[in-house]
Amino acid sequence: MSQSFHRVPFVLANWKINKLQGEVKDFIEKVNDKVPAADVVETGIAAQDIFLADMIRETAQSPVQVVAENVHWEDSGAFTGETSPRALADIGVNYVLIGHFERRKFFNETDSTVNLKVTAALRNGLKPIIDIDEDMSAYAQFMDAEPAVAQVAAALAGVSVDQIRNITIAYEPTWAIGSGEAASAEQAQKAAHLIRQTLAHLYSPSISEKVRILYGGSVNPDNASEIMSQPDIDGVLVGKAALDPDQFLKLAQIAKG
Ligand SMILES: O=C[C@H](O)COP(=O)(O)O
Repeated sequence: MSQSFHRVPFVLANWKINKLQGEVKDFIEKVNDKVPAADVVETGIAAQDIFLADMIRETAQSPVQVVAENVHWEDSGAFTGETSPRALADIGVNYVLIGHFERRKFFNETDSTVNLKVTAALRNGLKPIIDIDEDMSAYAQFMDAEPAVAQVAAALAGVSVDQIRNITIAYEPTWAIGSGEAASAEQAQKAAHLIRQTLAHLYSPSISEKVRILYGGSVNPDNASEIMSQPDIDGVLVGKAALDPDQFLKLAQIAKG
């Protein structure tokens, strides 16, 4: 992680649809007092919508951020089954994951809907964590960089210089998600560097240095240290390993350095 620009590292759990109410409560009780201060390492948990309001209450005295896994692009209206960005902000959610690979694969999300969601989140004061995936893995394996650049640019269309500071990008190679095989630190750095170069091109080099870039895909306490020590990687987005509170706390400690 770069020391020059003070990007606070971010350790973000993504529970997907894996926990029940009692398990959520137990996990939060275990980690609440043990995570680092937010100005040292930011920690967050992305969870199903039905748990978010309780989690906000249960983490009120803790630095742990409660994160939504998805959001709709309209603030209100007739969109049965969707979650309004306005409602998320109203209950105290700060961050929202947008464009996760599983959303794109199973729920037909496209670069265009990802962009609509990013702008809706920003409009409501939410901070998007944008997933960039498939094409980046191609680049990490030394193929064509153009699709990756296009995916980043599409997600950020219409996002202003002032708004970009509220964006986090998460690079997740599809083959690494849930496979037990993480990208090498070198591959992850190469992709993160490409994302930062793209941000420099879209905005400016100095702005690109202020945006956090996470790596996700089979991260665990054994591989996190090398991945997080890469100059363009500012944290991790963790599925399976972060279902366990001890592993989550270990990852937060690793990020602290
Ligand atoms: O959002 C998290 C990613 O999908 C990574 O999941 P994983 O750590 O289980 O590979």
